[in-house]
Order: sequence, then structure tokens, then C-alpha cells
Amino acid sequence: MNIKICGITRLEDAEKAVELGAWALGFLLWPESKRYVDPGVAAGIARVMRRKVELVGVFVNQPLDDIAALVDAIGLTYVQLHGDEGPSFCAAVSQRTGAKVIKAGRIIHAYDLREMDRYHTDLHLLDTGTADGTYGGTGKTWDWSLVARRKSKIPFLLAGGLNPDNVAAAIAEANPWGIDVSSGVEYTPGVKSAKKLEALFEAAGVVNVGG
Ligand SMILES: O=C(O)c1ccccc1N[C@@H]1O[C@H](COP(=O)(O)O)[C@@H](O)[C@H]1O
Repeated sequence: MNIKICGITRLEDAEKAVELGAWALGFLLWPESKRYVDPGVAAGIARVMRRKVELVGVFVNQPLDDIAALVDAIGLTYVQLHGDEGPSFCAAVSQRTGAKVIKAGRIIHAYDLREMDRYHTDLHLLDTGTADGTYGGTGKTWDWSLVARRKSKIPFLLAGGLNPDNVAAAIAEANPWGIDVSSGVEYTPGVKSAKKLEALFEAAGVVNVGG
């Protein structure tokens, strides 16, 4: 199972996640997020972590020039577009930055999964949709049984309210290529708990727990 730990703001959390076998670390580079990390801090963590793990920048409706500058400054390997970006913008990000692209969809109905078929990105990310339009980091799950109606062949990350207690059931039901977890392994926004990280990786069947 490929595990992305998102909302990294501290080197010690990044090191713990990688020691446990994380596939990717996510940095919230959208200034309105509770987990926003200063790009200079993200670049410092990225310098230590590069080549050990994929480095994902999370953006919401931000200009292409700003995304490209941060990909270069931090050394991001993936760009996660978690807002209302359309298919042509996703393609432009890929072409301009050379980074792989993850398009996030906020799922409430089967219709939202069909919308994702329009996106030909490297990965899809299926997160929880809310009536108030919150973009992400909700800590809430969605109806994973809807995944059975998915048509796209693009591998997907399952996200939204995953934690050590529900991750095994989520993987069994949705059979994702990977999972993305943020608030479910935190003390407070942007500060991860080593114990919750260990419990998550163990429950997800990733074997590096205990070194
Ligand atoms: O975490 C945030 O603050 C955030 C803000 C805006 C867009 C995305 C955000 N995080 C992403 O949300 C999902 C699920 O998070 P959670 O596990 O439910 O807390 C995850 O993909 C994060 O990358």
C-alpha cells in the first residue's frame, strides 16, 4: 500500500513517516490551510528527504506561475491540485513543471466520480465532499461503496477522514492504489503524532513498524 502523509510542517514528522515506509509526504502550500507550511521550511525538510520519498505540494486554485516557482524552489516531485482546477490547467501544470500531477475530487455522489473521468493526470485523489465546499483536510469520510461505480483506469489515492481505526476497512472496501492521511494522525493541525503514525502504518499492513 502506498501511503502519503499530508500536512507535514516538521522534519521529525517527515522522518518518522519515511522510517515507517511512507511513499510520499505532502506540504500544504495553499496559504488559507490550517496546515500551511512556509515554503522555506518545506524546502528545508525536502532537502533532507529528497530521493527517499515523493514530495507533494498541495495547491488550491493557485496561479500556474506560483506553482511552477514552488516546484523549483522546494524540489517537488508531485503537484496535488485540490481546488476547482480544470483538465487543461492540470495538463499545463504537468507540461510547465515536469512534476507528476494528482487531481483531487471531492466526492459526495456517483456523479462526482464521473466528473473525475475528464482528468488524465498521473493519479486521482478521491476526498470527501462537503455541502459547505471545504476543499480538504475535513477529517470526514465518504461513502466508499461508490468506488465500485468508478470507470477511470487511473490509479487513485483514497482520502478523507482516514485514521488508524478505519483504514483497514477503507482499504478492503475501496481497494485504492494508495491512501492519503492528514488529520487522522495529528495532535493539532500540522503536528503529527508518532504513535498515531505507527498505528496507521500497522493497520494499513505496511511492515516497517518498529524499524
Ligand atoms: O489539510 C488541509 O488543510 C487541506 C486544505 C485544502 C485542501 C486539501 C487539504 N488537505 C488534503 O485533504 C485530504 C484529506 O485530509 P484528512 O485526512 O481528511 O484530514 C488529504 O488529501 C490532504 O492532502
